[in-house]
Amino acid sequence: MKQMSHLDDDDVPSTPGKFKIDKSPYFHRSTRSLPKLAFWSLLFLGFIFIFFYRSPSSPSPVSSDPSRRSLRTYSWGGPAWEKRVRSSARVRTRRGVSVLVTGAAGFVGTHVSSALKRRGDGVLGLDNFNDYYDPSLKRARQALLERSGIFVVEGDINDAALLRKLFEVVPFTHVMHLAAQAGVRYAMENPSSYVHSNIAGFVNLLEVCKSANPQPAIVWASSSSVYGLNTKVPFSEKDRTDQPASLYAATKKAGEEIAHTYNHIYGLSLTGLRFFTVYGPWGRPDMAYFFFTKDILRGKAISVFEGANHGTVARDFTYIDDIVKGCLGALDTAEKSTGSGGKKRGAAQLRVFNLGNTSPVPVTHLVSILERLLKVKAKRNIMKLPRNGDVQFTHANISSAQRELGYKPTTDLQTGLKKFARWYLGYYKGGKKAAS
Ligand SMILES: O=C(O)[C@H]1O[C@H](OP(=O)(O)OP(=O)(O)OC[C@H]2O[C@@H](n3ccc(=O)[nH]c3=O)[C@H](O)[C@@H]2O)[C@H](O)[C@@H](O)[C@H]1O
Repeated sequence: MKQMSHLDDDDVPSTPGKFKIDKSPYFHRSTRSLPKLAFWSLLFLGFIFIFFYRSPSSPSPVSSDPSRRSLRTYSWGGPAWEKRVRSSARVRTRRGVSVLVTGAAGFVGTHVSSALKRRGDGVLGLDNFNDYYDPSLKRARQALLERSGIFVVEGDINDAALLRKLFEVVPFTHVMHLAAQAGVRYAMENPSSYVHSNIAGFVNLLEVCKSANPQPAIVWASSSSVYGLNTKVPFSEKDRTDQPASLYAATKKAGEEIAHTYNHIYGLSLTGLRFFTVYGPWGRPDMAYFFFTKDILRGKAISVFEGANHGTVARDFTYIDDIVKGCLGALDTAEKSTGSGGKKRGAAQLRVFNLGNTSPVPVTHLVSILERLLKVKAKRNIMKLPRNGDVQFTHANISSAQRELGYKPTTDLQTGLKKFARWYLGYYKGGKKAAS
């Protein structure tokens, strides 16, 4: 097994000669101090052992700076590991594809991976299991995937050696890149985690993909947030995207520009999907519909935002099953990359699509639906929309995705939230085992 760690070698004492025996004060002490010396030496060695050789599968201490979460030690490699990778990525139908799914233990990643596996494609997951939200939910999703034969490799998209190894073991035809630092408001708390995952991590992945032979086609998660402060609705892919309201949005917009560069220079086939507030079972606890449910059930007040002059705050909430269909449509229509050996042989496909529901719903209405489904009245604190990255309104024009991907959302918010609430109550035992 190969141990991968980002810890600097500098942390290990490299000058053993500095402990010179002839100058040691212990050397001149009486032999009665020897057992004491032996005890403290053993204790010291014990600490060193625990620090450097602790099991990679046991979670490392939580860093106070979450942007440094990738400093965790991951374990990968070896014949048994490679066998699992190969078996998970094996295509089981004649026209199937082999897909590396990054962020596979995430909300969208889990659903997309399961759907690909169900139709016979080869799927290998990759996830760093960071603690941005409750990692036990990610572990539960991983268990679900493993039951259907999907191996989720534990590692970070910033780890080039790991990514290269994966492509060495499996010639993936496609990459579904969903690993990211999500959340609009959290970007003010931990800006560097967005740069680390959404920019550095994405570039690292593209560097490995550009050198892979054959190069895969890449479909990746952009965001509706790139429309930023735009007021013209519905949002169309042709609209400007140069006034982001959050650092999250700015990093997703940067991702779109980075995609353009790698397509232009190296011939990578790239499709960006602008997701619109995706919700559903196995969702993200940091999203409003999820923590509203938790707080309503606990009788805790929720903050419901409104715009200036009591303006409506609304989202084009999009149900996960519709998003999965859009992702599969994007993979199925993705053309091959055109480069090899890091050089382009011809123009490659470069696309971006809105994946929304095309029917914005006010957040106040979302709360009313939850109240009915949970049979509990919410304690609403109406608050002015804080200036922390949120935009007032989103609405997708999906004609392009409809035409080119066959994308057609079919789930309204009432129906989708009903499915979410049923899952939530089952997963958290009727809300008694509260989400953390
Ligand atoms: O489409 C996207 O690209 C993004 O979608 C999601 O962002 P948002 O649309 O902002 O979802 P979410 O936080 O659930 O807030 C929903 C609504 O509740 C309002 N809201 C929120 C919190 C609160 O306390 N009160 C409140 O009224 C709030 O003002 C908003 O109107 C993803 O998190 C993000 O990762 C990205 O993928």
